[in-house]
Amino acid sequence: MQRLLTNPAAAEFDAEDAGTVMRFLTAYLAMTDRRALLTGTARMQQRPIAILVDALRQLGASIAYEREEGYPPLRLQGRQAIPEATEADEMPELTVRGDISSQYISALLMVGTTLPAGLRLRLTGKVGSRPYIRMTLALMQHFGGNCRDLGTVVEARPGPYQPTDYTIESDWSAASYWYAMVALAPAGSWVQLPGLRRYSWQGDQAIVGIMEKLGVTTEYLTDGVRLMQTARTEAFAQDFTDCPDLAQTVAVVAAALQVPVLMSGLESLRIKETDRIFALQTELANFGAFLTEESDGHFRVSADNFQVSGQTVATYHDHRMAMAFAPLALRGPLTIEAPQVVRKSYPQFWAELEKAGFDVQ
Ligand SMILES: C=C(OP(=O)(O)O)C(=O)O
Repeated sequence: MQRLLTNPAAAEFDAEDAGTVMRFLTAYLAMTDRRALLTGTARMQQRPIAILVDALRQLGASIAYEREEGYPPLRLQGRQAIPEATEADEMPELTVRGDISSQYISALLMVGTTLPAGLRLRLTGKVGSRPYIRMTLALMQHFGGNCRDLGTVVEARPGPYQPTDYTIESDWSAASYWYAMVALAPAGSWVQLPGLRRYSWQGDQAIVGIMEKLGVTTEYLTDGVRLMQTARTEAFAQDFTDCPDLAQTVAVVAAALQVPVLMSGLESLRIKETDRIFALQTELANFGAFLTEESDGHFRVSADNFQVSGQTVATYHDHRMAMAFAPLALRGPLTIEAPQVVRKSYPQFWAELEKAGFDVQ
């Protein structure tokens, strides 16, 4: 994102494998008069974007699909000039599906403040990743944006953003892999992670409650957290609608500890970096574990005889596959294919593992 935003003359924008970048940049560029081609990796070209494009078109953006209808690459042809708002102008209202990706909603909200009369979104369906919408609104407000969360309706009112200081929180999604390590480590192990906040805007802080059931307790420190082992639950059900990026971490730990977990809210996993359900099912099977769909949308993790004995884990161009399976090295040697995938969200991951005492070759 930083690379693309700091290249104002560019006519082609390659978001690589970052869906967030693709969606946010589409909305951002669509609201300018720029002509640009937005593209990404082969997988990015399979990740849907029609909901966002349709909404932006209704706001006056001219966007064409370069290849397949509904998917990147996108050709942006500039936006029709919009007249200044008058007192009588009503806030435009768009109906947007909330059950595919919260990134479309965040993207629209952030540009909504730049529209003459703002923007109201009416969200339909089972809204997923709701904490990301809340985080977007909170950050917009932090930077002077005027916006409101009314549940199924979210609003961005017109007005400029203001530069202001902001300290970026440490990443609870990345922390989830350290929770996994504490869960799988020998008795008495603990880990301290700086920078994580008790009052966080991130939905993936849900890892605290989930891992409590898998034997990891969290102590909040002045700066960060200490993770320690505790007794674990025998079996539980967990809905990942608000925190889909934690699903892989939890599935792997539950399988390794042989704690049966019934997982739901996984609908969005099929359109992430890879089809994460398929990837998990395939790779867990090599360890004697299963992710089985019991009823519509409910998957049970189970394992009879979980063994780590030199398996090779394919990562499917997905950083979270690599990082979710890596903690299994605490139970035996294993090979992670294409380890450089971690560069997407946690480039120092392997170096940090070495620092913690793992033998990484
Ligand atoms: C947000 C993520 O990916 P993307 O931006 O590609 O959807 C992620 O995996 O955490």
